[in-house]
Amino acid sequence: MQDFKVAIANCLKEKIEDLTVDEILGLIEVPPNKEMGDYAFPCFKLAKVFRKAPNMIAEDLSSTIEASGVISKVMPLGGYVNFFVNKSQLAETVIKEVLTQKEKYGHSDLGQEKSVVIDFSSPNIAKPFHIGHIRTTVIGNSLYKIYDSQGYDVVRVNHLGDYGTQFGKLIVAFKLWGDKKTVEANPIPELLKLYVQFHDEAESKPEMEDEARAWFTKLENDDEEAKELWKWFRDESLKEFARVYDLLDIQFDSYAGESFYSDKMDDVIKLINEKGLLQESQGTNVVDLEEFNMPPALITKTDGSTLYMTRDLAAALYRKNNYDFEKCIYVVGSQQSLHFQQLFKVLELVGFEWAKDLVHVPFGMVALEEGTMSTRKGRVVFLEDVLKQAIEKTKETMLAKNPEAKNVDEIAKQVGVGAVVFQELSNSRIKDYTFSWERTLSFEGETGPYVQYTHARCCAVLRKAEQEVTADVNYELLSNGDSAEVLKVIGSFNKSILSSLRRNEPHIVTRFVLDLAQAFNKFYHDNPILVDDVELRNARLALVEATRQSLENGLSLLGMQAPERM
Ligand SMILES: NC(=[NH2+])NCCC[C@H](N)C(=O)O
Repeated sequence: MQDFKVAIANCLKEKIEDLTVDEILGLIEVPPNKEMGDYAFPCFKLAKVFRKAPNMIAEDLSSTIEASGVISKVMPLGGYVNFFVNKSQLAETVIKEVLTQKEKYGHSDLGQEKSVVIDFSSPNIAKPFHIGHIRTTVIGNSLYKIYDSQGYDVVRVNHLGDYGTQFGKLIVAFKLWGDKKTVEANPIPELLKLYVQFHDEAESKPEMEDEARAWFTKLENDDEEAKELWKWFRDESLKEFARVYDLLDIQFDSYAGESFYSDKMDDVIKLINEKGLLQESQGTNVVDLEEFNMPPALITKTDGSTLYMTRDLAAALYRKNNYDFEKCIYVVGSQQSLHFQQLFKVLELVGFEWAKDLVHVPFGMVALEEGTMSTRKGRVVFLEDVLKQAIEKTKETMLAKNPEAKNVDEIAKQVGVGAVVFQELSNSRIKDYTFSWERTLSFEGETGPYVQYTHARCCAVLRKAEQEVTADVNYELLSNGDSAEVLKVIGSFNKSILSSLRRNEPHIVTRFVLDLAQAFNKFYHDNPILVDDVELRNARLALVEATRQSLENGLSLLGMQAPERM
């Protein structure tokens, strides 16, 4: 409770000219036991200046400092001035704020009139949407909610991998071995099969690679047949992605993927060229970055075809021109760190002052227990399967506990999906981790279901109370240890959101909801709420409602639901 200490130091400063507020702050101590107050100021160092004995100084100071505001009592004690802080005032400030601001509690208008672009999820068309994509998807969505809560105008971009030579390969394979009906019945796995078959065959028939390149060039040149096939692959893949986004309740403002920039790359290439940055090297045009200890950035091949980098250059420029962002965030795995360093450097060299506002938010890899994932070898865990199994398993657990439980499907979805989301957001994002079914679906310990359950517990108490909850209560009754702990956490909500925003680390908000759930459960365990004493009951119910609201708001920032019953 740093603020209390500052308030006390300011009070003392009015009476002691010879010390600065910081010096006073440095002297303030916490007394060894509660009866002696919350803070104590030693007067020994002042004896010389005041030409008085320390206990006399303490008595003089105590008699002139008024107990008001956050200070509830001032008392001299053997050379110290002892202070008691007003916990009921803390309770009143926090609860009134939560109960009036409701779902806006914790929010601010810090980012008003500023825009932020978040590029996240961005899977590749015709490839599995697998467990490796969960991190970017869930972290990106939570960052969106966090920035949005602080008043930023956020543009959520799904930079789909829907362009490039692999589509030439897919067209060749489809024309050779594909069948429309089979693909439609099971799009991504079937397209993947074709892609894998292409690679197997091309090993002995390298001319297939040329053919694929030719088809991609046709696509870049707007050939009807190529475009039609490509569009169909894209539409079918998007249908599959949409199912996952629905389960996660995630939306995007733009699906401008790589193909969107197919006619927008010339401008940026021209700018690079005008700056004299473009060099020819082994069949490609590159920007040399040796000076910055990076390999050259590949801009185009000599046949004119473009690359992932080219499309990212065009995308950055497009976003700056259209959204005038204060920050453009790329939530992409740390394997692509070099790509982003190169991208940002090239834009800086072209002379874009805003290159410094591009931020790569990396995260570690997801490995499988049976080894690394390999799309070609079929070692993939589909994201949709993970979410569905999480829901199924939650449903079983719920029905085992209460066979008559109502609304099971809806709640199992909120809790099952929430469990997966929460686990993704509970560690610092940069750590690699091994995906394990067991851990993801375990509802023990510091998990999403635990927090959601605490929220549902608050709801149950409020339901049972059958009365209106107001902030017009006797706050003296909320000044004991357990309630003060809960209130201290609730009061720190905005600080947690801001620090997760500054570091682009949603796990700080995850920590907040866990701390609050733990503090509340301790309070709940030791303090009966629905007591006969009306005053006490009203005060405790206000605390329950403030907790419930804060948990709901915190979960929402993580992209999770807060069911009322579990
Ligand atoms: N602007 C970007 N490069 N965003 C990230 C794209 C991620 C890419 N499609 C992949 O799956 O690896």
